[in-house]
Amino acid sequence: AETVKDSAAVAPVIAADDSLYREFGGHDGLVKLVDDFMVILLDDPRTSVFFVDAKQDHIKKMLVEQFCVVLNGGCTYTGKGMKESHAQLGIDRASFNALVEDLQKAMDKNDIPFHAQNKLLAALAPQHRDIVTN
Ligand code: HEM
Repeated sequence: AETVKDSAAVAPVIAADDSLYREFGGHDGLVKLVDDFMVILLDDPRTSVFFVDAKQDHIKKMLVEQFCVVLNGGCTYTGKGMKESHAQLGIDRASFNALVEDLQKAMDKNDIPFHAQNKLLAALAPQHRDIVTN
């Protein structure tokens, strides 16, 4: 059955083919990236408070799906919309920017080419409208 999601369920697909997805190392690359991302988020005092008691494994799985969709890797996103999943968290712009910085660190650590990093960041940046509520 089809599930109705809010408009920002997932960022738009930004690639015409799976070449960007491959630059991220495909599925295994995204799993590794998101594992490192969560470690960095938990180590960052600006973001750890949000994630320490959250369902980290679930969030990581949803991030892999979402990034895969954005990178045209041929996945389906099965998670909640961005508005719904962040509505109760009271996220401000500084916390949002901190998370983006941490994603950049994780991508650097995984040797993702700079142009590919920028493509993913550009697709995710507009989501602040649904995520920042404070
Ligand atoms: C572009 C930026 C972001 C993206 C793409 C993103 C993506 C996601 C996804 C896919 C989920 C899982 C939804 C589900 O449960 O189905 C999620 C949940 C969550 N996100 Fe984000 N997020 C972003 C920004 C942030 C920021 C800035 C914070 C806090 C600093 C944050 C904290 C959380 C937390 C705590 C959850 C779990 C909520 C719960 O317990 O249900 N997110 N996010």
